[in-house]
Amino acid sequence: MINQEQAVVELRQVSKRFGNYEAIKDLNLSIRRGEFFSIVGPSGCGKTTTLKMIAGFDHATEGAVYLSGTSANHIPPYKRNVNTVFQNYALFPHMTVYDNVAYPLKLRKVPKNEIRSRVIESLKMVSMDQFLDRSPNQLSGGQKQRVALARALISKPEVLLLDEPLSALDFHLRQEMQRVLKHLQREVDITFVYITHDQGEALSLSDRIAVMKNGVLHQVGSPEEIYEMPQTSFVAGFIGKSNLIKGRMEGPTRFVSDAGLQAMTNEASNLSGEPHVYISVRPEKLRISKDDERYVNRLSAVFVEETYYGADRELTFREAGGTHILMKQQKDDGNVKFSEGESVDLFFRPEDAVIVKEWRS
Ligand SMILES: Nc1ncnc2c1ncn2[C@@H]1O[C@H](COP(=O)(O)OP(=O)(O)OP(=O)(O)O)[C@@H](O)[C@H]1O
Repeated sequence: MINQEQAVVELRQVSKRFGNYEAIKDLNLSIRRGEFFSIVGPSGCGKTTTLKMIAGFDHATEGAVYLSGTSANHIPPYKRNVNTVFQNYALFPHMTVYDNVAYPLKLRKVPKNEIRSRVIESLKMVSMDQFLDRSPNQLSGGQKQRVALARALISKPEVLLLDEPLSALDFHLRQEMQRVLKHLQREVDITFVYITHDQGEALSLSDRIAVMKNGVLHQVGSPEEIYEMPQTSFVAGFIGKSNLIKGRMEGPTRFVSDAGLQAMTNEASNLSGEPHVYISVRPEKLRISKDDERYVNRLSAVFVEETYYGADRELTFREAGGTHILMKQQKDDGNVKFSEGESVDLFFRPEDAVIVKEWRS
């Protein structure tokens, strides 16, 4: 259960430099007890560095990491109530599944009987209690990751850090392990801080998501907030697909694009001083027919191509400013076919035109 009050992990004004290179810039994050929190962003944006500072394997150049309200800057990794699961499992190859999972408890000199019951309980949670005597090289990738999870959870940490734990798995196994992780997190009620560069994975697993680029935090919010109300052009383009049209605001809800498109938008009172903004319109929000009177915005474009994805198809158009516009059409929307170069009017509602800041970082 998520406790809204207490931050179990907090980063306050954290910067991290490697020589002259600033890998993390003034990062503020507050992770709530019991939540599934993901950090997502492209390669090199600082995800692993952030995780290492929470684990204590690396230190902030400026600012501080707090664990349950206490500054952790001088607490070594083994004294933090935090465990990490890595992408490459990091199981001991010469030990059985049982001994791998028992290892953290043996180190703490827990009585043998208790070790046995806790190892079996832990392996049951990940459906691996049938494999006690196997060695890691007799397991599949997904099974190894389950054992690594059981080992990380056996000492009941307050926070489990997961660094791209599923990235070595194929598509189907990855989906299965996503379900395992989500159920497991609810069952054990431990805060998960999950790193991924896969935005779809972050959307489907998380209670909240932090989106980073080049060491800068762009937005934190629930999956719905991040997808429906992206705050920067980067977030709009990185999380899901989006049509970004550049222009300026000429009033609180009136947008004019560089190519002259006029559109009514949602409210964006805090962006009135920006020299340029974008509107972000998701591909599934565009319509070809104007039957519904709420679709007051018209975007004239020419048809470029169609891509078939089974359950739906994606139509690509080009608007007057040269920007490619994607439209996602469900199978039941009617199979209107266009020919290349044909002029088409696309329609969207004001609430589907989300104003976002241009943010270069
Ligand atoms: N020990 C180091 N010395 C110098 N630069 C480093 C060091 N560790 C990380 N960096 C740099 O800091 C930046 C952030 O690295 P980090 O590993 O946190 O990124 P990431 O978001 O986890 O990337 P990926 O998804 O590729 O793992 C990168 O530009 C990286 O090259």
